[in-house]
Amino acid sequence: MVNPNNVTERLFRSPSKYVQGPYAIQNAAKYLTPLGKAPLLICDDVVWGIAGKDLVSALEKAAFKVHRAVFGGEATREEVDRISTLARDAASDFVIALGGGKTIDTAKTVAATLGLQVAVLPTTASTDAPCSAIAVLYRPEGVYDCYRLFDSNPAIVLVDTTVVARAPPRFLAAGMGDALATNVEARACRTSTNCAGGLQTEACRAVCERCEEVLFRYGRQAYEANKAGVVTPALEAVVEANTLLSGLGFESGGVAAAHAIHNGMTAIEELHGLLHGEKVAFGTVCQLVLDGVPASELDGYIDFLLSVDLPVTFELLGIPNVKDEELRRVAELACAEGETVWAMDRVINVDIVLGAMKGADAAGRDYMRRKGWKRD
Ligand SMILES: NC(=O)c1ccc[n+]([C@@H]2O[C@H](COP(=O)([O-])OP(=O)(O)OC[C@H]3O[C@@H](n4cnc5c(N)ncnc54)[C@H](O)[C@@H]3O)[C@@H](O)[C@H]2O)c1
Ligand SMILES: [Zn+2]
Repeated sequence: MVNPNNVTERLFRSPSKYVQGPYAIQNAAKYLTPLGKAPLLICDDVVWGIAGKDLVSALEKAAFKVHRAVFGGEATREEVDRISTLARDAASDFVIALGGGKTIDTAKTVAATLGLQVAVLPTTASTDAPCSAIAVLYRPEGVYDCYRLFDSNPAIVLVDTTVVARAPPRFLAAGMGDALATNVEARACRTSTNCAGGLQTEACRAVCERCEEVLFRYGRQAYEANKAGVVTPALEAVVEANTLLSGLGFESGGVAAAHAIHNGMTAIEELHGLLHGEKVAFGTVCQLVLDGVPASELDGYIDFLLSVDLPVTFELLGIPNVKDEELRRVAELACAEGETVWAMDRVINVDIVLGAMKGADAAGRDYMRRKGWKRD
């Protein structure tokens, strides 16, 4: 529904503090001190080796007593229950998320379950999950389950760009896919309520536009810096776009068809290996087709996505022979009751969404043919 309750208030929300810079983890104690002294640190084994040990030693030097919970890999209700019990047993006084979007969403839900504050320390710029008061939960088999909306945003988001610059570039690209959706979806939500249940502010519109501008201006350059494992001004700008600008922008701007189609795509098993932002990238092209943007504008988005190796066709998604029945299933899920596709201020039904997906693939193939793009 576009605005079922006739909401008239503008609403903008954000974390209390955002910190970003090279080696920021080394200064974490300074920023986390107001939250407590006995945090539960949630991170998986990969991230533990990359940043967990350094974070714990920085915190222990400042007399924090850190208890670690090993994240199992999927943000599920079961994982939230399991880790909440660990936090209770350890008498943790706040929660730290260290890792990607799934760790972050699990930590936010654990913190909300226990009534604790959460500090989010993303180790990739792969999504805009860090800043929002939202978690996306999945079923153990990886299919989308539900959104959870919380009363508070994370107390602090702290991004160590040295860690992000050394992460696989695919993650930064995926984050750009997620961030590119922000302005496109916010534009479609001008008359609908945002994720916080209010109307868009001017501040939010400015943030969304700036997010897109930074991506077009520095995206490719940042991707190359990430391949070289170095922090540059372009990389800093894109990390901020993916994390802060996109996070503020989607939450207070609203999400629409791109994310609804992403959610539907989680039902295709062959797509389980793709990152959130990679599926959202394709969902964004679908939404632009639904929006009916002029060909020159569509070309600009497709060109950008291809420049950072994001998928714009079924073939690039890894499903060259996808069947109509499977696409219809995606469209049906995207059009489920309560889905964000209903934020679109236009006629929507399963056939229209199915058509937009096939139209996006056709536009992507056409662009690649015209420009002589070849897959590496
Ligand atoms: N809550 C929100 O507002 C919101 C917004 C966008 C996306 N999301 C959610 O985020 C999730 C996707 O997050 P994701 O794409 O980060 O995937 P992910 O959380 O599954 O992380 C992917 C992998 O990255 C690894 N990793 C993390 N940091 C690394 C590093 N520095 N170097 C090497 N490997 C590293 C992790 O070990 C993990 O295996 C989805 O569940 C999506 O729904 C939530
Ligand atoms: Zn997203």
